[in-house]
Amino acid sequence: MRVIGVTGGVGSGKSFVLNYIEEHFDARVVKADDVGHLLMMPGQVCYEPVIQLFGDWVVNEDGSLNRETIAQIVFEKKDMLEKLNKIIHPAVKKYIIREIERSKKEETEFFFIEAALLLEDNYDEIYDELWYIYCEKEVRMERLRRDRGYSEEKARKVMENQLSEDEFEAKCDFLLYNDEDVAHTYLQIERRMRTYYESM
Ligand SMILES: CC(C)(COP(=O)(O)OP(=O)(O)OC[C@H]1O[C@@H](n2cnc3c(N)ncnc32)[C@H](O)[C@@H]1O)[C@@H](O)C(=O)NCCC(=O)NCCS
Ligand SMILES: Nc1ncnc2c1ncn2[C@@H]1O[C@H](COP(=O)(O)OP(=O)(O)OP(=O)(O)O)[C@@H](O)[C@H]1O
Repeated sequence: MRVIGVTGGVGSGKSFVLNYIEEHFDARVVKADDVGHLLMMPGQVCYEPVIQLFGDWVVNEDGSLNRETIAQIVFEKKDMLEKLNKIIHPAVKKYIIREIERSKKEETEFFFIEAALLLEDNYDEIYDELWYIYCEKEVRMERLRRDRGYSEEKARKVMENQLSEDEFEAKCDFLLYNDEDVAHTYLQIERRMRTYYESM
């Protein structure tokens, strides 16, 4: 099984690329953001530690954590983001390693891990190669506004806490340009995937 990391800044199109891959190839896709959300749910391993970090006021009436409130705090205060990362990241990595083992047993051909923070968290121990989804900042801002209702300020705050384009590019094995139309993106995916099948 080939394990591929997919990274890139907020709104660069990682999920968009992986949705296509999931539909068209024998691939298991795990998104670190989704795993993080799952592990913060009531009864899950990160739930209580997060409440201890921020206090009861980040708990919604139904017992879930208010991620919007948490986002407002951590993307303003770096030390709080670091503390939150220390709770979430090891648990997410452990979960992903378990999922990789499971997919190996099921003889899945490809395992994709999506995260904005693969480089910071030493995921290179886990993946065989890294894709970087590139999309220029202005296009990302516009897509995030259009599709997620992010204000320019919110998008900028998240970007400030992520690696620069140069840092991403320096570490990746494959760079996919996602700032044009969808056909252009799909073509690059198809071409890359074909190289794997040809070398099998
Ligand atoms: C701050 C939280 C609660 C906000 O949740 P929310 O659902 O509003 O946003 P979401 O998770 O979809 O993230 C929004 C964007 O911020 C990026 N982002 C999330 N966490 C971080 C971080 N620690 N550093 C930099 N960028 C981040 C995401 O990749 C995404 O592009 C959540 O992102 C979180 O718990 N983050 C800290 C843990 C973490 O790093 N999770 C991501 C993978 S392990
Ligand atoms: N080539 C494209 N053309 C048009 N819209 C696109 C394209 N690629 C992505 N989008 C849209 O841009 C938005 C951001 O993309 P996506 O959610 O895939 O980014 P992401 O990198 O996964 O973000 P995050 O870091 O927050 O997880 C989505 O609404 C998506 O549908």
